[in-house]
Amino acid sequence: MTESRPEAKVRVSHLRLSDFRNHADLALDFAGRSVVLIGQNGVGKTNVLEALSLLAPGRGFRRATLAEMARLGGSGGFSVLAGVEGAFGAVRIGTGAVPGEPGRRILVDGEPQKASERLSDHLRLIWLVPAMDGLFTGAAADRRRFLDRLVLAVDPAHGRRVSAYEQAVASRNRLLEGREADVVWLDALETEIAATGVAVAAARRETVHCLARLIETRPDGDGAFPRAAVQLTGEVDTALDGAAAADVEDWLRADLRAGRSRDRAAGRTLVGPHRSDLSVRHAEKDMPASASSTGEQKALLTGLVLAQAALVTELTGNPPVLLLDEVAAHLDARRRRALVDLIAALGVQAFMTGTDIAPFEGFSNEAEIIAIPDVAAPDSGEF
Ligand SMILES: Nc1ncnc2c1ncn2[C@@H]1O[C@H](COP(=O)(O)OP(=O)(O)OP(=O)(O)O)[C@@H](O)[C@H]1O
Repeated sequence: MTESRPEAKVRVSHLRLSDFRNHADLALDFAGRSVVLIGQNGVGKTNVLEALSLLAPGRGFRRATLAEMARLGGSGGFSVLAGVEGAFGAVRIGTGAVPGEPGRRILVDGEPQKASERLSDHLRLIWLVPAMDGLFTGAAADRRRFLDRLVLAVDPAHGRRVSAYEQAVASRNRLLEGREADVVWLDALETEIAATGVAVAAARRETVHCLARLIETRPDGDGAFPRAAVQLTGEVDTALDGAAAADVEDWLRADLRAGRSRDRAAGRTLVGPHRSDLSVRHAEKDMPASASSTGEQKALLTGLVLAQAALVTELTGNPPVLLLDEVAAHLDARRRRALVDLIAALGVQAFMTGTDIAPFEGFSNEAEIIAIPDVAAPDSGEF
């Protein structure tokens, strides 16, 4: 008989959803191991994972508005409360929306918090959801977001860095739309763009370096998940390879100033880390990830997400919690086994979903199976 795996060092022990999506009131207790949520299509399994994803800075993995997440026919608000056990003991963290209030509320042990960054003091999240299946073939913006989420899990200040940068770029774009832009204001914005832009690029670069090194040295589930070779591409990223950050900042500021009429004609800023991309290659086959088969892409992506989890543990000293929506559906039996083994070896708690228990049979030591009831269905025999 296999022994039970030790509990993850950081884990969600309880979750309560009120008026969140289709869940009017759902309370779940977790024993400490990984969790598989089972239920028919549409019962709200992904909604539970989405609720968990709001326990990190940002808008959750669906990037939905607060109004979209509030239960139709409910009060117009919602709440998500979780018990988390971690390095500093047990804490209750939560978030929610109140009708008429802009933005979401953040609570830590009942105390309102000014910044969602405070959630990261207790919980770091990494997720893999079906919407990411086209990550390698899709838009560069999605790969940047994928990378920024990892940087954020390692360094919670990254969120502020990225939004300061994006706001400055948006302000410059608006200013350039006018025929006679205020030059003093443009100078100030370009200084801000250069400073925050190089900070964003440097943080991404550092994380990608660490990730690439970790992928080269870690076990990969006996080859179940092909190794990915990751690299940042973009003018600012290349510049940082050969020069000090201060010099790249000077260069970027000068380029922005010289490129005003170019950018005015284009209607947007054409240089900066918002133009970078994360190049991912299938290392063993030495070909772009985008040229791999659908199954290979899923395996590469899964391996990349597991490497991200290992990196967060290595760099922060605490394992993240993984949210893996419908992950088993795309993996063959060997890869499913390797996935569960790697999750256990990493010492992370993972939340997975499935419509059917079959892919998870044999994992009872590693994962707790929880059925999500179909709240819309009438009780049997009550007709
Ligand atoms: N704001 C909302 N209010 C009420 N119900 C909602 C809201 N948003 C989504 N839903 C409902 O949530 C359900 C979808 O939930 P979810 O995506 O979690 O399903 P699932 O269990 O993961 O299903 P599948 O196995 O098909 O992926 C749908 O029935 C949808 O109508």
